[in-house]
Amino acid sequence: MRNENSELTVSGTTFCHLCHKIQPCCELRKQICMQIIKMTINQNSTEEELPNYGGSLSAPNVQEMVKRDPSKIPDRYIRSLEEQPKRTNMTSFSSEIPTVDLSLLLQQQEQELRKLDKACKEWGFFRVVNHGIENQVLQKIKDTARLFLDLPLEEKNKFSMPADDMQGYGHAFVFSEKQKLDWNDALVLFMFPSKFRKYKFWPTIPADFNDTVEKYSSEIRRVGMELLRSISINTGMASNTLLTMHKELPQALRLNNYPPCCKPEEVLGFSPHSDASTITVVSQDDDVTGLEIQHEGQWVPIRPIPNALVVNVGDALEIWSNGTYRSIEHRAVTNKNNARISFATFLSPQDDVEIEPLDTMMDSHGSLSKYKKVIFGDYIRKFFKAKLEGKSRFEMEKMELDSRLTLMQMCIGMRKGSGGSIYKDFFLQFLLKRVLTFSFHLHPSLISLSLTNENYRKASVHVDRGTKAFQ
Ligand SMILES: O=C(O)CCC(=O)C(=O)O
Ligand SMILES: [Fe+2]
Repeated sequence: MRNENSELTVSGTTFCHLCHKIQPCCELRKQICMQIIKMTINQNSTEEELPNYGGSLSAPNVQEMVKRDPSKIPDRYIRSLEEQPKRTNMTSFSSEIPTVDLSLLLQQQEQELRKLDKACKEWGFFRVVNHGIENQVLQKIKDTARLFLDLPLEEKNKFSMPADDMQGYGHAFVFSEKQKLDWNDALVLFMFPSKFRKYKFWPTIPADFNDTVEKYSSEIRRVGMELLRSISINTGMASNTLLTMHKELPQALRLNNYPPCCKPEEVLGFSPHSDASTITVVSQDDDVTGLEIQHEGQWVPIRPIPNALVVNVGDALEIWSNGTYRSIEHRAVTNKNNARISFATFLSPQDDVEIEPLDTMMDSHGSLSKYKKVIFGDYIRKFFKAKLEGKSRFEMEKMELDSRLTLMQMCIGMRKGSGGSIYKDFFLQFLLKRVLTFSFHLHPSLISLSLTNENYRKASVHVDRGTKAFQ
């Protein structure tokens, strides 16, 4: 329920909801607290320390548009026919999405670990139950978010996302006036490490917003860390190795609000994309379906199950697992009568972490890496600069490697055709060494020959045979 006096209630609380240190007793005191926070941020973290992933153009507030005229959908939201969410009958598939039991993973139960492994390989998405987060915590964040979203736009705009940042209330991924827009408004906050927080974007109404979001995010962090431990075991490493590789394990929260839409079949709530994170943990409204994932060439809706979390593999984990785990394209559709909210928590490696396929996840016959090494901070900056267009951005990352493999395959062909001329074999051996260990520069005309993934797999088989011939 919305509390019109929530701002005043702050004055009477026993701790400050802003800085958690001083007990504010009046509005003036609250302002002082805000000043203290600003000073603390300025003293403790220089601008360079706070990650900045660039900005986005502003876009209209969808909730406000619907409030003014629920029958109007501006052209910028109407998708082309290919993009429009077709009404498929894939709901039955939804129940097949794997469910893992966190309490069993905590005991490192073999069967549950296998279930998680299979889910990451075959679906890239799974539900998590018995996660130990009290229902009350999951409900409270939804109620608190609603109280904020129900405020007048001028109030919410006090926390609006500036043009050069991606934290705050607004829209990310908007880069052109012509681009089609998503039917959602979001609030993005960096949660951990806490030195990355920019409190100026944290709503002050309702008064307990900070506490609620902090409690929720800490609980989700615990669940995420447990999952990363299990994934670490499944990828052949000690349980803490993957977590340690993340360094401070940055965590961001994105609250998505999808207002109702009179023509849900013509718009998208969230364009198809994959997440850049290692894993994303989502909680959502219990009674409105909106999230859809790509599975076997179809969009499959993820029907909410009360209090279950939905987790997906992100790009960083796909790279680390050398493509064994899939960062699946997903999108959100809107609903004619109901608004929907979702909370996506992104757990990612720290910016300076170099990610590349883990030794333990290399092809068991050879040791070919399908992904080049990337510094996560560089990768995510590219991610935030790109319009959401499925996984095309991610494929670009793999292209250079594919091109190198093309060259390799050509040489293998050359070797076969020549009946094994010693010079060509020698050249191939040299080339294989270069390809596996150094970056390789191609003549530009060869790039057009880059292989598909299937061809790549074929190529790796050839390479195995080729290398054996030299041993
Ligand atoms: O609304 C949802 O369920 C999906 C949100 C999402 O994919 C995201 O925030 O990255
Ligand atoms: Fe996502």
